[in-house]
Amino acid sequence: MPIIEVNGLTKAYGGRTVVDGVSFSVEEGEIFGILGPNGAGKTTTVECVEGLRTPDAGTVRVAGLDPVADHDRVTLLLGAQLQESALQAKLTVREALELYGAFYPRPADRRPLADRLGLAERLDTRFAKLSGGQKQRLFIALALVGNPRIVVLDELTTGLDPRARRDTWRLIEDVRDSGVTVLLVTHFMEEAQRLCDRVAVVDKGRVAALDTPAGLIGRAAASTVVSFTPSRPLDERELAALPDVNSVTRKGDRVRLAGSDETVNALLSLLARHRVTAGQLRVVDATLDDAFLDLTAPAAAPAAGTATTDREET
Ligand SMILES: Nc1ncnc2c1ncn2[C@@H]1O[C@H](COP(=O)(O)OP(=O)(O)OP(=O)(O)O)[C@@H](O)[C@H]1O
Repeated sequence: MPIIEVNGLTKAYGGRTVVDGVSFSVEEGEIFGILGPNGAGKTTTVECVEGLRTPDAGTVRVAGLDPVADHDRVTLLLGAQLQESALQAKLTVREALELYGAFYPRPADRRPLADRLGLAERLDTRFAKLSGGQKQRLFIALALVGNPRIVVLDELTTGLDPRARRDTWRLIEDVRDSGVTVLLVTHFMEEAQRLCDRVAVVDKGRVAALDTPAGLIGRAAASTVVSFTPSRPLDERELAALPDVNSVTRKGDRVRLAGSDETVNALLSLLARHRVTAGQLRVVDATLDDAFLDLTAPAAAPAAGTATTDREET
């Protein structure tokens, strides 16, 4: 049985529907991502899972329990990440762990928890004096202090520098490896691609797609982008006729094709036949970025091939 089941969840604020029939289920032990642009309804969805908001329609079950009707029991199973404003600036790390641990009948041992999250040297440091990365590590520790089966982490790495973000990702993987299910809200594609076993892409209150990161990438219009500078001009129609080609674009002498691995193989044969050499040949895989743009705003977003331009040219 899935540990979280959401079926047809709907929620409106002041008559405006912001979550519109969202359904997904999370298996025990996975990192499940909810990915979407700002205002997509991600936080509202997880707040319904946490029992902090009452759905207008649909059902939510956490380990078979209703998070609103069985709020106290769900609170013991589910560790939620606090918002920064919830902690007093003068509270030390030790005091915060003791205070929040006291809410649970079987809290984790604070010392090993602090060790595990790299906070052992900071037990007497006040919250306001912690770095951004240390604050986020404390939030993870506080979400884990009740020995939950599930943790909900919402935009955990926003505002962190790349090193602190990567350290936090390793911690989230450790949490999953210890058997805790992670529900992760993010709008960072790289984070979802690196961490999540499965991802629900939410857009305008609906689930636009639900799959593994690799499965989502496979749905992008182009899976591979190749660019090169030919030693002499090529007929664009011939390039466009190659298998799986999604788009052919030129920028000065540079030619770029969005397509698949087969496009690349066929291109190499074509170049050999015409005895044309390919200067600065670059081949890049489509990423979750490309899939995300395709899935969330097909009309407004650039085509998948075009979306890779910056990465490819650098
Ligand atoms: N308490 C509230 N009252 C009225 N509107 C709200 C409330 N909370 C959120 N909203 C609105 O509902 C919509 C969805 O918000 P939500 O926070 O769920 O989205 P999100 O996907 O988490 O966005 P973000 O990535 O920006 O945090 C937004 O337009 C937001 O302004």
